Amino acid sequence: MKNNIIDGKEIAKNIRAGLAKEIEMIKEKYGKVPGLAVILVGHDPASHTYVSMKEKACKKIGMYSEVHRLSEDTTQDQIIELIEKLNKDDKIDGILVQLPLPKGINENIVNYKISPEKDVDGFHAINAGNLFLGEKSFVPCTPKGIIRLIKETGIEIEGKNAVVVGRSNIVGKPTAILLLNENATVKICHSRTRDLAKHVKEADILVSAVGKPEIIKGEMIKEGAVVIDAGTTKVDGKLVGDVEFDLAKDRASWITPVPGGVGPMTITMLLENTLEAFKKRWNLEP
Ligand SMILES: Nc1nc(=O)c2c([nH]1)NC[C@@H]1CN(c3ccc(C(=O)N[C@@H](CCC(=O)O)C(=O)O)cc3)C=[N+]21
Repeated sequence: MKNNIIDGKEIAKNIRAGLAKEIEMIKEKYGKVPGLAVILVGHDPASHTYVSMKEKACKKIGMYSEVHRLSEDTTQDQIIELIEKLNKDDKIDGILVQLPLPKGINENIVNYKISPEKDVDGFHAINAGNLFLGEKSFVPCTPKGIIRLIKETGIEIEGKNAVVVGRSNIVGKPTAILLLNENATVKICHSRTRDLAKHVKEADILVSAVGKPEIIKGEMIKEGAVVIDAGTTKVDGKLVGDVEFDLAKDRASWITPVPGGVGPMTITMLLENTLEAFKKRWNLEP
């Protein structure tokens, strides 16, 4: 059996070990550490799980973190008030508002209140715009992790046919831009795409970020393709991806599992972005 699985968990672990080392050195030298503030509104159980994972990950690498758990009936103005306080808080380098927010709250309006220098999710229009322009910006965590995983395989992105399935603002769209910035030939497929199979079959690099189990059939995978599965759907309490894994694995040169692929990289890139924000704020070397 060929071992062509991209072990996101292991890769993430190694990156986090490096971050921990760097934070320890910074602490020794400057007597301070990077800090992340997470705002969690409401009682969505998945969100609570993810936020706890982020909290634990911060602690493990020696990063300061605080979580603001707010009730479901919190108003948009109250969230904005908290953001404005955190913008001015010297302990805080990164601010993240966990999505989804309860109904009636406009996610963009809230995210635009985060100071772009502390926007470690990369959701602010300034950062999204800079990414679009190919300028330096905070890159959204999942797309950044996806590019890292592709690079880990050692295959070159330049000139390849990359197909991204899904066009969300947090995964599909920014991933497509990043692949374009890496000089891939990029195609974006979505719910209105006709003949998805035809497009997917062309992909040397396939990224799926839809959230529909097995929307990508094994037979659609081009022989030798790199397959990145960013889909996560809970089915009977189990996390499953977008790709028909067992069949796809035989055709792919490299493939990510779900769980243990893209997911662990998302949190790792959040930690990395927070460290980056800290270094920028205090003018330390990159
Ligand atoms: N402002 C904001 N930023 C986010 O980055 C953000 C968000 N809101 N809302 C929700 C999504 C989802 N997300 C994940 C993080 C880690 C895993 C992860 O580590 N998954 C593990 C398994 C986790 C499990 O077992 O449930 C894995 O795939 O191996 C998955 C998904 C971040 N998100």
